[in-house]
Amino acid sequence: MFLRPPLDTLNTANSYFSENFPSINVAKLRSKEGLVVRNNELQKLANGLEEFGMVLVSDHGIPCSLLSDVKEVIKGFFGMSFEEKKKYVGTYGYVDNMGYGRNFVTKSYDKPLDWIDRLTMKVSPKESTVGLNVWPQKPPHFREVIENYAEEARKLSDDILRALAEALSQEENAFVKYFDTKTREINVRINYYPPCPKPKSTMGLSPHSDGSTLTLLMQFDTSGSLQVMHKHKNIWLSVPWPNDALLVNAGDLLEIMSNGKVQSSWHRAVTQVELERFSLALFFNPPLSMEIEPIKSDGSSDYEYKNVVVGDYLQHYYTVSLTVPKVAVKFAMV
Ligand SMILES: O=C(O)CCC(=O)C(=O)O
Ligand SMILES: [Fe+2]
Repeated sequence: MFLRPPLDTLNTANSYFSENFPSINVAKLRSKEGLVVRNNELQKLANGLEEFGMVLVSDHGIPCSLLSDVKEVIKGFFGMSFEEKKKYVGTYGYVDNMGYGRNFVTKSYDKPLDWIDRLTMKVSPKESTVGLNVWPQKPPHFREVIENYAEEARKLSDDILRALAEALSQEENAFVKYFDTKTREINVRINYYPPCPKPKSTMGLSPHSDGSTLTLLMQFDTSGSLQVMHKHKNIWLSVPWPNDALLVNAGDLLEIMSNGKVQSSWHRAVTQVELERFSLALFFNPPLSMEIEPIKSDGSSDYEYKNVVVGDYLQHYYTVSLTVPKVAVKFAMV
């Protein structure tokens, strides 16, 4: 059920890219002093997202104590028995891809399953009728801790979108203007990859691009599982991700908003023998009813995109097969 043809191996150029993988220092990006230093970070952000569709983020200002609390409640949840997990996750009607343990299973009868256990919930909007009631009631502070983290992460994500707009010579609010405080969409997904006896024959998370604008990822326990397809070289690279850094990932909606200046990453997670790994993904999106418009910029881009309504795009994203690289975003191309 989990077996698939042997995985394509990583390219040997990996060590070169490891050393050159983009990483930005958020404190420097936020600082109003030291113009040269700040411009350098802006450039690294734009170039990193352009080449890899992701950048590592250090000095992000989210307190270590909060990150520790996040890890603790996640471990508390996944440490429970299967029956307890099912019991303590709230009920949900038919909400695709929300709740505990769901992973597009209904759409993948003919596809091998991923070696993963997942829990997905909605953080915003608070008025939403779907996804809010799936928050587990145990461990006791689970929701409070993850929501606190999401709030800090939201500020970080907004600052990164402002910085990116600036780096692309746009008005600072070119991207954040779509993110209304009350109606914006924030979803959180926690991925647990158990140790796997046959890592070469399975996949932790199948290749995909995120349907989001930005995804902010944290990981813990092990690194070395996330891989990204290099845009120009067409090879899989291991993301050299230190455990104390966060990772910003560009989703399809950012590709559309930026008119292809930034392209969403095509990424996957592999499994490891004897090692378990957790990741937490926060997906940031404008309200579903919002129409987004690609920026106009001078300088050439090989692609051109049209206006799309966020909800229409996501509906499309969830219906297309994600087995063909970057097929979903063609929906928004001219
Ligand atoms: O586990 C990871 O590092 C990646 C998770 C991911 O890509 C996702 O949840 O969309
Ligand atoms: Fe992803």
